[in-house]
Amino acid sequence: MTKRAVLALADGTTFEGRAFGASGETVGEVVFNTSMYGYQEILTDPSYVGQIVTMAYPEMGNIGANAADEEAGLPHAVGMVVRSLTKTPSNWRSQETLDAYLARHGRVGIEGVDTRRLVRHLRTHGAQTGIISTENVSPGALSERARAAAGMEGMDLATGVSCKEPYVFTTPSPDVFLAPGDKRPEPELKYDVIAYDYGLKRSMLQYLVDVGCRVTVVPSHFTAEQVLAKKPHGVFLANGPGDPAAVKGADRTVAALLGKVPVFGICLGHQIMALALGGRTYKMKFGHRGGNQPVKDLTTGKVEITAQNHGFAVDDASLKGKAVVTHINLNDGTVEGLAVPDARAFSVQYHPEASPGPHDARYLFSRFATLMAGS
Ligand SMILES: NC(=O)CC[C@H](N)C(=O)O
Repeated sequence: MTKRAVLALADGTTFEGRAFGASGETVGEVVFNTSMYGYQEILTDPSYVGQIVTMAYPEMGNIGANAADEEAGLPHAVGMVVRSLTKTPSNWRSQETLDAYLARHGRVGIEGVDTRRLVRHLRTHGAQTGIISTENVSPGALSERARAAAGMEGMDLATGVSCKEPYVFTTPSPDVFLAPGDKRPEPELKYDVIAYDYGLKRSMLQYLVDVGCRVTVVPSHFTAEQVLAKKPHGVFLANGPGDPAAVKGADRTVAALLGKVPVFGICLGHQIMALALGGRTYKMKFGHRGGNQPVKDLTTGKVEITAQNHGFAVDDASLKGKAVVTHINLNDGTVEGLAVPDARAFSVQYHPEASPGPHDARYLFSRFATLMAGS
């Protein structure tokens, strides 16, 4: 017998539904993602720490869950909201249902929710804290608890999700795009790259290896001196959760690296690079999360359809005289990329590794390799 569940937002808005995944309660910032597929890559992206993710596309669970599609070892999103959950997946790669996968990891889900009403509410009033509860608690009391919970601003969530010790990564991306039996030649690993783990996604590391990087992943607190002592060809600043301005010491560390070694940043890494340059970041109303955001490359005029997952952005006015804005979002004009040519540094707000989403921007990994080759 399926249990009743309630989603209560801090502003008092509540949604009834049915429980799936683990029983219990979870609290986090309620955000929405408009991707039609890739819910396992989304749930396991460490950028979702502290967030309850609503899937705008109604049907979820169709392809079940499997270990190969994970971006990290577990779902980092603290909860999931869906319209209609499939309990009988139809996919030869499925190892378990989405329901069982979330239950195994202690993540609370609610289905049967009017996600269209919820997404429109978040777009109109902004992302906000919410609670999913499968316990018999009144919606009013739950909203009260959501109101009392801390918001995302000022939260350093990257330090907590970063690796504890450095490790080396040399696994290329899977041969999923090749015909059965075809094998790509192993990439020659020519570049030693230090990757800061602020909550990185596994596929980013794989795409760095694909372009010839031998990656040493380091914790977020690794100092600039420790990095430079390893004499890397380049430094990679990964994605991650929380408020970029709150990641302890990250901006000062990156400021000490800029100009000394080529640097490539993605999402949180992009925001930290902007802060290191003296720029400013701000909290967006509801952010960009999905796989169809149009981004214009101001250098070439080309438009890329991009995968995105962020709730903060870089204030373009704060970059004047410090960096060149290289990409903008065609939906709302926000900054999607910057460069400091003299420092051999560039970054993007969106996710060129996709996972999930379109691969229009995968060339940026090769651009980083070319930058290191020229150093
Ligand atoms: N995917 C990310 O790196 C997210 C960056 C940051 N936590 C934001 O929400 O804007």
